[in-house]
Amino acid sequence: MLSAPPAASLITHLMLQDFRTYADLDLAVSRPLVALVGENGAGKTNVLEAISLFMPGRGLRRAELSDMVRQGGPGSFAISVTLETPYGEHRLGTGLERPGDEGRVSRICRIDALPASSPAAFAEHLRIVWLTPDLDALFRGPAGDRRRFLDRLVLAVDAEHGARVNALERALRSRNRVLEDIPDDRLWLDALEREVAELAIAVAAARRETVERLAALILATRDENSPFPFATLTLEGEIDALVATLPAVDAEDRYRAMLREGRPRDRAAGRTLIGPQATDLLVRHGPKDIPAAMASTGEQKALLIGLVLAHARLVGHMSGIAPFILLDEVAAHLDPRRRAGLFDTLESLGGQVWMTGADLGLFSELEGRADLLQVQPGVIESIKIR
Ligand SMILES: Nc1ncnc2c1ncn2[C@@H]1O[C@H](COP(=O)(O)OP(=O)(O)OP(=O)(O)O)[C@@H](O)[C@H]1O
Repeated sequence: MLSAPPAASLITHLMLQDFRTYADLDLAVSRPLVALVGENGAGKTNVLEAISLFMPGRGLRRAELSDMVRQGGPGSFAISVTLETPYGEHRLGTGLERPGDEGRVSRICRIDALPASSPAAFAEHLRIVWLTPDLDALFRGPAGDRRRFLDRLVLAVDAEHGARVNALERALRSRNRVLEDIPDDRLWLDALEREVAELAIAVAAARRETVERLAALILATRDENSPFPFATLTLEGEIDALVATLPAVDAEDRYRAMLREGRPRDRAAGRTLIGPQATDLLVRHGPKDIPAAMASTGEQKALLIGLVLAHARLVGHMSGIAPFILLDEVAAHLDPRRRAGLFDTLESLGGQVWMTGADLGLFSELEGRADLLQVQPGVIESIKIR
């Protein structure tokens, strides 16, 4: 890990054109804490979603880009941010181009006016982590939700991880199709399984590395008095056991053999039963030493916040860039002591934080410490507290 404090950058300008509720927004901010306040449906989460598109993937709602185009607008959208970094100012842009004659739409990425190949290129300038209300059920919900959460944790430190996960999903789909349609084509299955195994071990190894580093950081920084209890993390799955006990090349061979042996069973199941697609991230409430799912609702929320804050710290250490933190409706669920603890911790992390809440009272103690902004459909203005 790097020992120097991570570099902090600020978004100083956010411009939205025809993005969801915003026809034309030009927002200037200047502080590391930004609080967006407004009624339900005002457009607060839309702002966080726009910023989240500077990460690979579909943003914090996992929506289709075409759904983000403002209804009644021209059929395209553009988001641009001006970033102030210790190394100078940069302008990043992304958006969706209007469909061409053949109806195809394409995502645009630009860095300082030059085209970038994909959103992964933004990782050179910024990292983003987020916490949204739909993660409230993370610990008691299906393992697939935790895997997706885990992959986002990895993606924030390793911008190529998303591409590997997508390639693995495609390869698994091909294998499942061949198993169903032409199960006797051994040569084809051998070739597909070689590809699956290579990608699967890479995905499992990247997850393991991130989880180990995160667990070590949590252990090193844990504070019994923190309002956010520490989590203990383990990966559970056959592929994770392989990666934990064998060198990568041997794990790949072993997994390929498992795939070969498992063909009849996988064919009957209609899917590949062993692999990173079956991993679970087991989380325990550290101080109580119980599974996170058995903690109270409030304890689970505090645990999740602690986990996201630790992850933000890890991203800063590993990338050298303090990440932007997007917190949707987080403050509302905390008692005043935890809320004050959250704001203090956020300030200490060094990255810019964008928060939302329906009630200005949630952020009143941040007067003079944060940019407090009032959101109404399509418009954002500074709030002056008298
Ligand atoms: N493509 C779009 N074009 C125009 N408006 C949209 C589009 N997509 C969503 N909206 C509108 O955006 C609003 C939701 O905005 P957002 O989720 O940001 O609200 P919010 O302020 O976070 O609300 P809450 O406090 O309820 O979470 C809804 O009124 C929805 O109809």
